[in-house]
Amino acid sequence: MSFARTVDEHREAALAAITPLAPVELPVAAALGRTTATAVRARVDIPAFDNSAMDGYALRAVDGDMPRTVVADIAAGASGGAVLVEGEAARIMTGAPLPAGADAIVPHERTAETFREVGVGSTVHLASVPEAGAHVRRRADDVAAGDVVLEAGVRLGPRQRAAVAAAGAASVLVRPAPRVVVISSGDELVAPGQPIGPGQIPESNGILLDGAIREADGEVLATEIVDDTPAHLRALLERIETDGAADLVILTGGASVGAYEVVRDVLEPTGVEFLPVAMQPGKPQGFGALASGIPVFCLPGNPVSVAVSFEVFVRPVLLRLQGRSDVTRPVLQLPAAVGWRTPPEREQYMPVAVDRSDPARWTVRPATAGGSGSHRAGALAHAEGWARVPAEKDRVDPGELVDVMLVP
Ligand SMILES: Nc1nc2c(c(=O)[nH]1)N[C@H]1C(S)=C(S)[C@@H](COP(=O)(O)OP(=O)(O)OC[C@H]3O[C@@H](n4cnc5c(N)ncnc54)[C@H](O)[C@@H]3O)O[C@H]1N2
Ligand code: MOO
Repeated sequence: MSFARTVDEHREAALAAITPLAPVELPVAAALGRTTATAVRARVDIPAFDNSAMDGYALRAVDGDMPRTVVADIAAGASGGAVLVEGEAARIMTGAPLPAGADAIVPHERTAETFREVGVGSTVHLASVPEAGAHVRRRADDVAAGDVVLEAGVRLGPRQRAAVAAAGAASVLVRPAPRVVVISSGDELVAPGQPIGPGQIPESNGILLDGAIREADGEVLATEIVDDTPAHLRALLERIETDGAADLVILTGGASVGAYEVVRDVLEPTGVEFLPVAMQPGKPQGFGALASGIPVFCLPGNPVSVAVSFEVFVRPVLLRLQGRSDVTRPVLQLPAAVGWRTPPEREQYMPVAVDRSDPARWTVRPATAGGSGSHRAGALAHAEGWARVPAEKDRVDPGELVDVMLVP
């Protein structure tokens, strides 16, 4: 058997055809999951001013352990104004601005007095000699105004979006969520939950892709089911093109070499390329564009093939549309708990479950006894990742390190 491309070659060919979506300015509150289109620079310093890291007393370290007279009371949000001289202190709360003259904070636990009872005019006795700079958070010691807080091409997850907000941004230039139409083809398909007749099966590829697209920060415009009548698929594709809203179309099924291959029959004559990729599962692949230029993936119909194809081809393209710098999953090497056979000449993607009982030595094993059989839609429930075994190998031995991509 000869294969037209390796997995890496097919992914690179698809990525080469993709241009990131035009950026839009979004309020920070609306930017969760979006990708930065340019580097985000801080508008303010973090911290914005010298302030206290503790509830306690601001004072001059140089005055040693002499008792201090409290001359001010400074809460977080106060605008300051006090100026300390020898023998003076200010009662101060965490995050409140350091008064002029002070260079150290003594937490109130290190004093003799009850904190809540101390006021302006009280005397405070220290348990130790304060150290200059102790418990003081200096202006801009984290980020200075003008610094890059987030590079271009990075996803605004919870922490990244919070850092951007903390740095004073009101809005951020991001790439929008790619809008995707999913089409499952096959006379045998019945919408999930509907009654199933002889020869029919519940449609699950559309549901799988719907979840996977959302996880990749895409937006699902529609999930359609189409039968094996070419005119029906043509009409659906024309509607999608006329509508013009989609950034990507993903079809499943009808991509191989059978007698009724509706997707291939309709799209190959229009220039979409269909070829065997050296992988198992997922061998028959199609990629190209509709007449209006919308990129289109034609994935094989088998459910495990769809899951793998999404992972190695479609997800990188969705991330590239968003301008993400990192478009492939990290690969880690984990020992195989058991051995298994792999097909000749094809890179194998084995759905694996992870044994985490020893936190210092996670191991992987095939998610089911059925291995990487591409029809095993039920096995997907137990897959926590994909073990990638090179085409040259014909088996994995117990204890051998294998490349693993963990998936959420
Ligand atoms: N003579 C050959 N036959 C096949 C070859 C080959 O090289 N020579 N390749 C095999 C491989 S590998 C794959 S993968 C499949 C791919 O075939 P298609 O892309 O044409 O997919 P279908 O035939 O339409 O469906 C395959 C299988 O998956 C089920 N299916 C399809 N869509 C869904 C869905 N939305 N939800 C759930 N299940 C779905 C369908 O019922 C079939 O069982 O071709 C091999 N054959
Ligand atoms: O490539 Mo097919 O996906 O092995 O079943």
